[in-house]
Amino acid sequence: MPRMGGGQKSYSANSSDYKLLEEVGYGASATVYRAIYIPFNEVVAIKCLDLDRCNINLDDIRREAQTMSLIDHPNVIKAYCSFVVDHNLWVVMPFMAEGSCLHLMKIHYSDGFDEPAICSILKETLKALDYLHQQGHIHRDVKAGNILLDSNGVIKLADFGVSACMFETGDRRRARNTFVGTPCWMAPEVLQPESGYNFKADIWSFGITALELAHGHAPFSKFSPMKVLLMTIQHAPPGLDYDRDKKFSKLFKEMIAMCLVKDQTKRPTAEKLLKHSFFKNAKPPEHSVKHLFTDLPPLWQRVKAIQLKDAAQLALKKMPSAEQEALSQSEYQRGVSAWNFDIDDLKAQALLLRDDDDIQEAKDEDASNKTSTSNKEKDKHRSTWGESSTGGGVLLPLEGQENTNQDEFFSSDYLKGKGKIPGVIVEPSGQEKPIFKTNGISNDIVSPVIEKDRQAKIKAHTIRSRQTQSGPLVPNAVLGHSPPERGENENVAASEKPKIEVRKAPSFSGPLMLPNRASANSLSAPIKSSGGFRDTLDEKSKANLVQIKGRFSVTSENFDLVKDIPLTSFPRRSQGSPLRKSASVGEWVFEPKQAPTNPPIKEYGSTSLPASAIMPHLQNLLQQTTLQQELIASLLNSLQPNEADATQNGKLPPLPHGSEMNGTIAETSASHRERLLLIKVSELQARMMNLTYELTAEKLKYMQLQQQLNSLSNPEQNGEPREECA
Ligand SMILES: Nc1ncnc2c1ncn2[C@@H]1O[C@H](COP(=O)(O)OP(=O)(O)OP(=O)(O)O)[C@@H](O)[C@H]1O
Repeated sequence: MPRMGGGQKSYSANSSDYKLLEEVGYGASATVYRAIYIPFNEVVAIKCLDLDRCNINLDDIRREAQTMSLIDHPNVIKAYCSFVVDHNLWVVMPFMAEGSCLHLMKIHYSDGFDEPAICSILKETLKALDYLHQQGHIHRDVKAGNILLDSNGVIKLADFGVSACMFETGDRRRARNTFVGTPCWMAPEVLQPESGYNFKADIWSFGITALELAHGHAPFSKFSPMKVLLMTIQHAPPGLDYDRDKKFSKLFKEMIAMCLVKDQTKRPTAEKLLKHSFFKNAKPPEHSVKHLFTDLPPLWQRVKAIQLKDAAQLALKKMPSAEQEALSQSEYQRGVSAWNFDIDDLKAQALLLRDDDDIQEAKDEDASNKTSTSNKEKDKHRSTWGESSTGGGVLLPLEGQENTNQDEFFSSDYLKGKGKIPGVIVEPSGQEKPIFKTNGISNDIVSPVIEKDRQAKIKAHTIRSRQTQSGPLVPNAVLGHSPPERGENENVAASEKPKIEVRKAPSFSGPLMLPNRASANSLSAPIKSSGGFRDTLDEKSKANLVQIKGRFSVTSENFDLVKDIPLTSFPRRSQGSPLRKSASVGEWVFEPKQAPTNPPIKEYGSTSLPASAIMPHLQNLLQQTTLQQELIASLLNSLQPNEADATQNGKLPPLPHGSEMNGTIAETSASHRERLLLIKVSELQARMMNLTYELTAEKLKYMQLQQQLNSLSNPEQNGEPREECA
């Protein structure tokens, strides 16, 4: 059955009436083609959604098609009609010859547009938002990729894949509890299901879009979606920097700051924002925007170029990174395209980001989740709507057009929640089946299949979280450029903070990049980059662990130096104390082992330096060794007198007079003294062992040096061939 399109035209639902031409766009859930509608010989755009591949249900699609067919505003894309062809949904709409702002930025304006162009684009977008909000819709996916341009400069807001009606239960503009959107553009309240959100979420996304158009990318866009979620909640809102973004006007900066306020109640409405002075001087888009694409090739060629560029970039990357990207993309698709956005699940995933080892595992899990969801959705589509029976496709029963008309839709019945509402599938039994998972406390309605799937995922994440240690997700340093939180914006829900702190503790998540200082000051094994507590002390050092005090850890290895350390690895400055000042922190650290910093002695032999240069050095070493030998000998000699002195100097308790004591006291005192003496003896023994070791090491060195000296002064004895005279 034909549909009424723009004006009085009607468009058929027969796919053979359309001739698909080039691909002009692709998103998370769809591919868009330029096409000819043969009966009128008119160029149109057809958005093809692969129902099998996409993690979306038919009700979502019905919602988008319904919204698109009901709307009537010059700045909002309208659907002429939509129908199912095989396993695809086709949505026919006007063709916007210059594509999206995102495409333009990708192909030619990687640093963003000029301010006059941005001003016009934003003003037109804001008009669209104002209209949608007035009509009771929240767009929920405002971004540069959804702002389309025509060659005459007309600007339209597109993609109602995630849009929602605010009248669902009759409360006009009531706060919603679903979690939908695109991470970088998502308002903080959308990420906190307990708070609910309303049309002001679009104003936040609008502010992010303004930044996107100004810089060529959205803030935080280089981070994984999961990280972006947490950054949006935990950090100050992004904005234009007053110094760095000098090329932009103060008014523009102010307007963005008004949108990006964390407290949704303090954000202006679209209507109010339109009155902001920034938009007062906006030029008509046909004057300020057309120059952006005058010299560019046709849209489809640009899209091809972007695809090739993306593919080349991906191929250039190392495989693990490419895998990461694929994973990130699939996470993004899962997160954005799915209506059931589970914040706990996402946070759990974010916590696991992202040890390389986990990537394949997570990818597999993701793939299997997607497959099962896709199959479930497929079944759902079939059971609810039936298969396409004709080659020409089946017309979707658009509620707005068949079950009710627009007036009816916005009539008091809908406002009171009595009418059929988007988000509800009417079962054959006549029962209304909710299709959204609402995360609100009072109205949690979760499909058992989804809930089971979610539980399984959480379980899997819990298991993985025990195996994985990751660092803090959002190192402060990353956001060092962020302006300080504006006072009025400091409204992260109090309940959020404890949650975040609690998360850190059980995961042992230390900084991903531990400060060098930590590893320099520790006696433990080198700290790996992914290291948390477990990695800091490897199994060997843990086994030897005696004590940890602050930054000092003493391992039993300290006491086994003589046994364990090969002589060649003994430090040259062994005569010094093993305690040294740490350069990085100015505190003393104990350094039992030290890698030799000088080349081994063998290397001196192979050097081409003349003997005269080496001789003084060797002689000096020899002298040092002799001195050390003498020193050690005198220390050894002094050990016995020291012990005697210790008793006399009162370091040990004096022996009590036997006549003054009864037997028990004398016994206790004697054993106490005995213990102290034993301690003293073992201390002296340890010192002696160390000194003996040093002596041995020095002797060896001395011998090697002597050998070296001999070979240098008398090469013949070393068996080196004598040079024959000619
Ligand atoms: N009517 C149109 N005319 C020309 N190009 C279009 C049209 N509609 C969409 N496109 C292009 O196709 C791209 C993808 O379209 P759309 O955003 O609807 O897909 P999607 O899968 O819903 O994307 P996402 O969910 O990632 O936002 C757009 O970014 C735009 O470049």
